[in-house]
Amino acid sequence: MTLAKLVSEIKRKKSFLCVGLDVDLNKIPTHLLETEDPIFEFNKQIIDATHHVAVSYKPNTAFYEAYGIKGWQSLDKTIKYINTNYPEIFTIADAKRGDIGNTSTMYAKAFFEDLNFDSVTVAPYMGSDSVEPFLAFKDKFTIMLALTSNKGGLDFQGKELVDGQPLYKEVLKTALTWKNSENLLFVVGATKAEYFKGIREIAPNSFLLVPGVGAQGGSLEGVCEYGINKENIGLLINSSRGIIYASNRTDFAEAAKLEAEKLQNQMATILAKNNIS
Ligand SMILES: O=C(O)c1cc(=O)[nH]c(=O)n1[C@@H]1O[C@H](COP(=O)(O)O)[C@@H](O)[C@H]1O
Repeated sequence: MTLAKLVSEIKRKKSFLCVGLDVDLNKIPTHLLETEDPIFEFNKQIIDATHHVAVSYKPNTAFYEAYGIKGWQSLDKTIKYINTNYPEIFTIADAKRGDIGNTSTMYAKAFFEDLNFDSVTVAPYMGSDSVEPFLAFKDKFTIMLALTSNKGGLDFQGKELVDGQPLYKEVLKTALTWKNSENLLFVVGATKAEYFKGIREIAPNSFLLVPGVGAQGGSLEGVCEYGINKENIGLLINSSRGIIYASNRTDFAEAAKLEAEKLQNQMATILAKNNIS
């Protein structure tokens, strides 16, 4: 996958929606628990019902790792299902990895080569040599945490350095100087809409993965006010629980479809308002 392809899909579908596949067996409809692989069955139906309005899917690996080998197999089946049936979709392994260089290379192999995801989320705390091994993979993307959606996100990320600028701004500026930084995207939470203006001054053209609309209460319009880039759009807005748990009954896929379509409608309006076609 290339970012140019992603941009053309966004324009074709008039959508920059990323559906989060954070599957919790306690929340899915009970009739699925009778099937051989409830997690995969749930994902398959959600994907089939929403792919026409989504450009990306983001399984958070925690929700699969929690179920051991079976969970990992469900993740493997899910990514294969997307890659086989909907190859135009941009896939994100939300794993928040990052370690010393040789270890990061193995994490990158796991997600880019074995599972064949287009991208993986990483934490920047260990610095350049923990992220550059991910960036070295051609046509694969590394999505680094910059300013996260959670309340505690500001505990460290918002701390002012000696020159008075917050840590997350230093993280953005420095990361953009790293080797192969054209393969770098950033996470910025939708609950932090008021920060997008400053972030776009530092990273005007970077793609931003923006979780936090839906269950966490972030505002799509608020994010887009300064977050949208008129050339490449530059945004992937993620909603997980707000879409996949819209209903816990047999109509769950239809309910997810309606929620995803609602967000896509809002996105189409925003694209039109910005004269992006
Ligand atoms: O990296 C992420 O995706 C992420 C970063 C962040 O700052 N906040 C955040 O919520 N996320 C993830 O995005 C998803 C949000 O899920 P919902 O709140 O259910 O829409 C979860 O998988 C989170 O782990």
